[in-house]
Amino acid sequence: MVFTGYYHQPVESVMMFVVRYKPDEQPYLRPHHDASTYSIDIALNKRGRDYEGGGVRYIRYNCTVPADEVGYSMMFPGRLTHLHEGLPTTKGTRYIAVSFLNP
Ligand SMILES: O=C(O)CCC(=O)C(=O)O
Ligand SMILES: [Fe+2]
Repeated sequence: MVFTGYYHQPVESVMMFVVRYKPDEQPYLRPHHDASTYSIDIALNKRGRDYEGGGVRYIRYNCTVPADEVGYSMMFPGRLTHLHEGLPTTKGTRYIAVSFLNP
């Protein structure tokens, strides 16, 4: 049987949170899947001004998305296909807002 996904009416956002990356605290997130059908990550600050490094890498596709301007966002399938990691923030503090959606 093909996995048909999870359905909630109305759409459920199970988790909304902010991730703070700092070189000497939590510099990165190791490879993982999210507990979501779709995830939305929104950049809250700017590379070059507020931090260096960062970005998310989709491991299976060897694709890195910098999302390094305020408001730049990514929407991607959280389960199954898009194993991903948060690349190390090497200087300053990087903030992103994350939402896990289960439509
Ligand atoms: O650093 C990123 O942009 C990825 C964040 C992430 O994967 C998560 O919070 O689940
Ligand atoms: Fe994630």
